[in-house]
Amino acid sequence: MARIYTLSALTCSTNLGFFPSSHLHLRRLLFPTTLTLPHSKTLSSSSKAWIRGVVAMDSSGTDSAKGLDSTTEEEYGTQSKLLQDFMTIPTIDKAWIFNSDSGTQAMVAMSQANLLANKRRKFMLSAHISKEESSNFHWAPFPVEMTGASAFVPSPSGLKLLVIRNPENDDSPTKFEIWSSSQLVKEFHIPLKVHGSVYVDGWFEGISWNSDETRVAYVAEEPSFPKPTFDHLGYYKKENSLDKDIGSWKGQGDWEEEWGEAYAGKKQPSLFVINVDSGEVKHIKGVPRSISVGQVVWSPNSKGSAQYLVFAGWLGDKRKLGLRHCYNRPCAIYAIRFTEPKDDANESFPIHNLTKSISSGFSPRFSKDGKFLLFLSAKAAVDSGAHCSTESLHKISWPSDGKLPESTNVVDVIEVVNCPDDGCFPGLYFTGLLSDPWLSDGQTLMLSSYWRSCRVILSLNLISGEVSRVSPNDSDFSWSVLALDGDNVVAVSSSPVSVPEIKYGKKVLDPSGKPSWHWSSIQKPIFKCSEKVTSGLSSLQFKILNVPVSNVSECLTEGAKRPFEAIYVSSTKTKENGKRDPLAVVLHGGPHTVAPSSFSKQLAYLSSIGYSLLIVNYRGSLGFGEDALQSIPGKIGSQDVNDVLSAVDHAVEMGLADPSRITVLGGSHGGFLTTHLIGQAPDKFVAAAARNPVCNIASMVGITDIPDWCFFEAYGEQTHYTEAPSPEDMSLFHQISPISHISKVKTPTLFLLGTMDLRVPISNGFQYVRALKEKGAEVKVLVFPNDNHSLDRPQTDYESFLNIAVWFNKYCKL
Ligand SMILES: CC(=O)N[C@@H](C)C(=O)N[C@@H](C)C(=O)N[C@@H](C)C(=O)O
Repeated sequence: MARIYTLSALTCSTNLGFFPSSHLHLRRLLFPTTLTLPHSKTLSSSSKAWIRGVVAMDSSGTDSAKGLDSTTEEEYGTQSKLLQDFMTIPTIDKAWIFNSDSGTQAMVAMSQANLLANKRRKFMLSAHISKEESSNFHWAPFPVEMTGASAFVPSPSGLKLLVIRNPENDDSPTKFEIWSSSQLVKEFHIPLKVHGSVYVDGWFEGISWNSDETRVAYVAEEPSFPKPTFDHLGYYKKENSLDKDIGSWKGQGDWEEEWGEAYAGKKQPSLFVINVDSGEVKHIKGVPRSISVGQVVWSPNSKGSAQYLVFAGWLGDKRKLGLRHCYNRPCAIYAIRFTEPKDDANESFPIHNLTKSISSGFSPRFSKDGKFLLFLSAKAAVDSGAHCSTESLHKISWPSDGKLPESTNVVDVIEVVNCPDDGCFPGLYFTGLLSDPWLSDGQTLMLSSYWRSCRVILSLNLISGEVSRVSPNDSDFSWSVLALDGDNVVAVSSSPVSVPEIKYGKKVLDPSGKPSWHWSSIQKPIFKCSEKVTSGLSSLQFKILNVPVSNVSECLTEGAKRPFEAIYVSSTKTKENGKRDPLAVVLHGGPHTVAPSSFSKQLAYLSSIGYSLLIVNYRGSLGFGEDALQSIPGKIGSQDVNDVLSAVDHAVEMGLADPSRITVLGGSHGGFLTTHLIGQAPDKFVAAAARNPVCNIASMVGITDIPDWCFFEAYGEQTHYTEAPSPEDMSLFHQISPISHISKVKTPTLFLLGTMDLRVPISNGFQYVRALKEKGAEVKVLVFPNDNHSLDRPQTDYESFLNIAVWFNKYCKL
């Protein structure tokens, strides 16, 4: 019913955002005359209503609807309905466990795309966990919608809940609400002159209750410098002198550096503490403006010793190079003393850099006994220049008297792994640490990390440094820890063909006292997918392929000679005459990220409509050891391209793909590979789709937020980086870019470009598109005016994958 309501809403208005009237190109695309689908499907009445709704919206003379045969119309309707079903599958974001005398409660934060509003709908589900059978979750009958809330942070005792609501526009205050178990207790509005939005995600996120639950430390945007005010008579320096009656106006003032892609408007993350009783906000003085602050926690509060706020800090005094996906930015763990305002109203304390001896420190966590401060480091990334690489884990002793020494001794707990032995721990990657990650022994912590193509849960002993796999060893699914229930683990697990599911891991000891975790599904699935999604997914399977490296050269490091992986997703149904489904090769970006074996609704949709997938984790991906990762800088456009071609050939040789129906899809560096592949292997791919692709590094270098990436990946080391590239640099950048192979391209290619992209600015894709058009190649372009690099806003995501499916179908002659 809800969906029928949505569709009739579309029929009534052309201005609801789902298919804005300016997107006539999409409506044209909705009805391609050549479209057929792999599996014939019956059209539901709601799909028919949907089509009527879209056709009725076309006020331009219905050119797109004319000439549309009814079969295509029906097939298209079925497809878009199925995509909508996939796109609205919820994701499990966070969970908390609360223990009290009356039992154990779980709260699970989830979100779901709201296509009409073009936002994510957030909601909370709660459950009682049965003491008798801990995997037995008794869920509340309905979730509670939390839209508008930017962050929820329960206090350590579970007696208070802080809800933060960031302003929707620039003029409104940030709202802090303190809830008890039954009601709103306090509400504070923090005006813009105190601070702007609170950082609730990304590098700078950090909201932390103190131990007696009277204060919360957090990171928020410091008010920007006042803008000059002008009127027809002259220039007013005075703040707040804007007076509309006499026709005055605000100037732009001096430009200030921002933190790049996904951090538009983010200039000065600063440290604040709010008193949750009075609402008084203290801006922590003493942190120089050259340091951008994030991830704050309180030091242990032992009687008589000084209390500190401990945080990660990034230097942003010169150029603020982009931070998203960039672990290579030097950062350190700092401490600053905190005192009650009544004691030292205006006192400003010095800050202490606790990690001077190492180039990177972030995610600070105190051990349960308060004796150690643990932190993650991306020193391998900072020292090499790779934007992401193998992480390491370190600790320093925390003084019981609160007197911080001049210099600290940083002790390695988990080092970078260069060349993991078969089946052995490959190092830490993109480590997810809970705010309280400790088991009851106080020395074992639980974390999530990549292990080849899987995300896994690991336990790590702080004293012995021993690392063990907690999620099942024999599972190719991806697992992440959500919360701890004492020594038991609440986790989420999924695969390319199974939607995320909550799992409960119970700790058991073997006769020698060695722990392991017995996993069970919670009794009832947390959400129910539509029948079409369920039946589509049930006819799919996946496996992880080992792909041998072709042309192993002696100058490669040991780890770079080892096989890499590709995730292969296919139908379980065998076809007549041994026919194969068309194959979509999927390429992640970075290049130092990874495509894990977890559920992706976009990819699951493509496999459900009849595509096998080959998701290639070429060398350079996270999760395979530092040797393999570092083998690609200096060889982008060749080694990575060859790895993808090896994976495709391997799949064809294994009889997994029909070589005459292969398509390729990728974003960012994955788009770099996509456009390289159609130039370097012009006969291999029948269609391609590139999302914000890097097409010409020579034109990207001057305008991207990460010019250092261009130098590092081109030269293979970071000393070449300059803001003033030489003609030799530009020549190399051009030579290693897809644009240098443009004359050979004949694959029809779809481009999806975001106007607000600061990482790979839209001009990069456009230049390549125009060059393709100039030589008469078949090209289609969709531009999303309000999207940045990730193209992930709900309508953009939907429109992108609808078009990708239609584009691929057209050339795969399904
Ligand atoms: C370091 C970096 O950002 N490199 C880019 C060229 C790149 O490939 N980035 C991807 C990791 C990326 O940003 N992908 C998009 C789709 C995303 O939002 O993750």
